[in-house]
Amino acid sequence: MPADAAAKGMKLERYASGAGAMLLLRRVASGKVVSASSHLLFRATVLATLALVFLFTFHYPSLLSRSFTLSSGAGGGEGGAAAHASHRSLLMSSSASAASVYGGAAWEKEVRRSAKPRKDGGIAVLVTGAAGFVGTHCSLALRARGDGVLGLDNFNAYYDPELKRARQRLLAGRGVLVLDADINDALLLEKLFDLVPFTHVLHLAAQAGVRYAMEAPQTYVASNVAGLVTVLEVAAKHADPQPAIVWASSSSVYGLNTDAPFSEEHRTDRPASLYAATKKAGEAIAHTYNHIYGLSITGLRFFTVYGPWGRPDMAYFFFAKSIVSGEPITLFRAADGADARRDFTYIDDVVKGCLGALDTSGKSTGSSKSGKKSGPAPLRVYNLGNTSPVPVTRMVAILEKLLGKKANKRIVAMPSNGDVPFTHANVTHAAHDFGYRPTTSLDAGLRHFVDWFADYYKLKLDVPKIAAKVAGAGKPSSSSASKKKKKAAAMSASS
Ligand SMILES: O=C(O)[C@H]1O[C@H](OP(=O)(O)OP(=O)(O)OC[C@H]2O[C@@H](n3ccc(=O)[nH]c3=O)[C@H](O)[C@@H]2O)[C@H](O)[C@@H](O)[C@@H]1O
Repeated sequence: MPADAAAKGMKLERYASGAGAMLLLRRVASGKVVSASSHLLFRATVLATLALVFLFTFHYPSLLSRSFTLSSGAGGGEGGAAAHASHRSLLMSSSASAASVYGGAAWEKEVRRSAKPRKDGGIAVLVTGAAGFVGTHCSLALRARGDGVLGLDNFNAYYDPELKRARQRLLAGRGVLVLDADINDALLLEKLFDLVPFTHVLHLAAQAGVRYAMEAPQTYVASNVAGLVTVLEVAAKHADPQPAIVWASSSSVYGLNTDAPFSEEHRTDRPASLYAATKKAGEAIAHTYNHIYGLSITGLRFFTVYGPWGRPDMAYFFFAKSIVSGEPITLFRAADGADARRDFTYIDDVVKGCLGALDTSGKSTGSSKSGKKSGPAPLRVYNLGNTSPVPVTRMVAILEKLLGKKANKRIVAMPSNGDVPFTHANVTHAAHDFGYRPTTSLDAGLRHFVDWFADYYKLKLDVPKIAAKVAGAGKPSSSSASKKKKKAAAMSASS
């Protein structure tokens, strides 16, 4: 054996296993006892293989449970187990499914209890992204009117997960269970549909944020494209009966459209950000699942939704934080020199729109058993905006008054990072089909936000006094101020 080959062999075998291998190594290097070494090598290989099998079994029970579920063919479907496997998300194939973590009679009872409507004719809704901003408010509103709600959320760290946990606790207090689970976990979704005949899915889980898409593009594809497909696959091919789907699209799909106000008939083929492109892709995907499988699908284009329990990644929220802490804020000015403007939409108005869309969604017409649809199912898309764009500088001025502090502003040209100069919703279709009528001005909505913000972060602001000043209601007495504060808090918790 040439010297360097022998050295390589020694090096490789040194990795095989501890002291025994060292002995073997010496023998191999000397080249004297070849047959003994192959004997030992064989034994070492068998031992190593057994150890690997043991480790695999121990660490990946979900893969074993996966093959059990596949061969049991739960939920049927025309093509049997193989076809069934094909719609499972590849994204979850290498990590544990929450289905292998959750389970047992007590857990199933909890799931059923949360999802059970409390009134005759109530609906049973699976809310994805339930610990998110819109998800929390919609879940509370559904529960308040007696519908059954089961929530899912993966509690990712895109923004403060503790805020999501606080929302989860708020929901738990109202009898809504929110499971820690990912929408790409098809096994868990299937299990949930086996337990509960959900009438509706309110699919709000998504990777949000327009500008962050330049930093983490793949997360947008994983949540907004692959995640949507996973939800629709399970709804179309596993759920029996198929639910109706209402899901969160975005005003950002209008992209470089300059016709205003934005109408559902306008072009949406020029997205300005990857975020917008994934939402636009979602609308195309919705068309496919409606066309082939007869799923009833409604997409809602939300316009810069804000309010109590909001998203800390949004400008109104982090501007408020910066104003309080004295940090500078950066305001974007559009290319034509005008301030950026947004059709800021208050959460309670959006919740009414979501519930209206659920109530008028119509039924899916397909069958996961036969794989056939009995006829065309509804496919709808609606703007949910406020219909009155406000310059971001005005939003900051309102915050300054409410917080009793001036912002340290820096005004710069809008960077080319996916932002658009303005948004403006035409809501005629939502108004016609389910009576959507936004009623909250930005002043009133931000007042509710700041009330919650001060309360949540335990800030010592004289919020009711400042809020009343902004609303032009005069100086309230301390007792009426505290009544007002309580009313605002109750409103934010029940909307
Ligand atoms: O309506 C929508 O479709 C979208 O609304 C928001 O996106 P955006 O309107 O960009 O909301 P913010 O990020 O809160 O920005 C609001 C305004 O503040 C401006 N801004 C933002 C950040 C900043 O540092 N400075 C600044 O002036 C933006 O240009 C924009 O005009 C949400 O973040 C998206 O998830 C949602 O889909």
